[in-house]
Amino acid sequence: MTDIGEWLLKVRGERPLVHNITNLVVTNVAANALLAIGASPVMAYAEEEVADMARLAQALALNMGTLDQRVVAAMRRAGRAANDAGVPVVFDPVGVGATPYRTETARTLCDELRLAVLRGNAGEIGVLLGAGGAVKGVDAAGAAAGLPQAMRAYAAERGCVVVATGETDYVTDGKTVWALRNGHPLLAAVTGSGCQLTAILGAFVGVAGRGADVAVQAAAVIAGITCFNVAAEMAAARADGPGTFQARLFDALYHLTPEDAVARARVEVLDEGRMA
Ligand SMILES: Nc1ncnc2c1ncn2[C@@H]1O[C@H](COP(=O)(O)OP(=O)(O)OP(=O)(O)O)[C@@H](O)[C@H]1O
Ligand SMILES: Cc1ncsc1CCO
Ligand SMILES: [Mg+2]
Repeated sequence: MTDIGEWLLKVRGERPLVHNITNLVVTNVAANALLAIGASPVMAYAEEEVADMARLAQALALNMGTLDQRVVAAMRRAGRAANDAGVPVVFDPVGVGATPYRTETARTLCDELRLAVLRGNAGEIGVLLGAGGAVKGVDAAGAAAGLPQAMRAYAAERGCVVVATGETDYVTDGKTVWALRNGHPLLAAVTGSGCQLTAILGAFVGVAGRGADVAVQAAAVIAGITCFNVAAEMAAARADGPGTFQARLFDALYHLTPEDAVARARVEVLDEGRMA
């Protein structure tokens, strides 16, 4: 068994507490996805408690899907507390580029906080990094040609892992770029599959521990994406459409074995010549 299976066992063994400040659409599915894979979710938004909760957690997952002033203030406060305590912060800049408010908020949070992982769809990451790309509401509407290079430069500058998802997922730690080819088109037919993935990445970087090296966090992220997308493949094989797919996805996350994850993993290093 390689690394990927060991990360899954570590999540199941430690049951990491993941503090989520997420959006109104996905709150329930994100919590259920975390439970199904073996982690422990908590959703906490009050300014009075977010700092305490973030310090207690093994990871903080921030998602600006239905942002407003209070949510942004809570994300900032929780993020600072997590940074001070060395708790890894995962950020999902949902819909960045759709409106000036989203773009400004995402850029500000990225500048103010030390992120362990930045994860969005390819359109969002392209816009946020100024590499091009487009969004339509919260969906990707086009990826930039040079996205992997832009991601690698940003990751190197900030010392974080950057992930752009889609049919192929790109992951970089600022040195290497990986292309991950698991998943299923039904993931784009249910709301919040990316948000569920972001929450799950909280669990995987959470078990990498406080102050883990960015290369170790990248390994955790690759494992988290692969487990989620392999579960999606197994769920899709038994689903009639989006409704049963979401239910089957919880089942598949719950039953996923390290052996299945490793056997079905499609992870490759993207070499310079193929990064166009
Ligand atoms: N066409 C596809 N084929 C296979 N997997 C896909 C496809 N599209 C998306 N995925 C997978 O779906 C998940 C979500 O990725 P996506 O890029 O759709 O995120 P997102 O736009 O942020 O989602 P959402 O806004 O619904 O939360 C990832 O695990 C990704 O690998
Ligand atoms: C549909 C939608 N709108 C804001 S957040 C969200 C969930 C998917 O990102
Ligand atoms: Mg998204």
